[in-house]
Amino acid sequence: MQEHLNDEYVKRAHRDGYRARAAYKLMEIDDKDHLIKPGMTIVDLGATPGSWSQVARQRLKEHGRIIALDILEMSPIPGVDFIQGDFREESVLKQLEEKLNNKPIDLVIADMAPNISGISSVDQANAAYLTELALDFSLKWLKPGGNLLVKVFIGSGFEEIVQNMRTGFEKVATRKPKASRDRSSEVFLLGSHRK
Ligand SMILES: C[S@@+](CC[C@H](N)C(=O)[O-])C[C@H]1O[C@@H](n2cnc3c(N)ncnc32)[C@H](O)[C@@H]1O
Repeated sequence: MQEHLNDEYVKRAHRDGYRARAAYKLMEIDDKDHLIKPGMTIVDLGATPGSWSQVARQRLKEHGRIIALDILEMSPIPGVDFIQGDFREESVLKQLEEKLNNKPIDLVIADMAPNISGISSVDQANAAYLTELALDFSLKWLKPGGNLLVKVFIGSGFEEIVQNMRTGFEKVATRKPKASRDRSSEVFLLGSHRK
């Protein structure tokens, strides 16, 4: 992830002890939507370097569980269970499901972004695939009433993802926090209240 050192949010992240500026995206969304509540079980997909897990851990206030997953290594965060693996692989999904021990989840937060090839149609398809996988996983494992916050890139396939989310959630809304730079085509979709 390229971060510009003179970026206001990068400076804040250094000052506040967060591993990435992405922390402020989750904080802004959570301040508005109150997704994270003590006692919850949360799955963080695409978690490295770990700022969303840091925020989730703080807001759970010692109560609750976080399972984080990423294809890249992540330095340990106390109270966060980490799986290193590719979420597209069946064996990795299985490891995650085993950790859940058949217990449903309250919240899935998914900030996955594939490596960029530079060929926009390929990048868009890869990103949309990760979003779909996060959605499938959430529909299988979220409790009724549970929520999914997932990163999506605006482009072909976006409307289809929104439609698919509508089948599983009472409400689907778009969130574009300030820390998500204007030039970025990323937005976050919030699926509230798993049906
Ligand atoms: C924008 S970063 C996430 C930042 C994180 N939310 C934070 O706050 O620190 C996107 C992450 O998605 C991960 N990722 C991309 N493809 C993945 C895959 N197939 N399986 C698991 N993680 C993946 C990348 O390795 C990267 O760490």
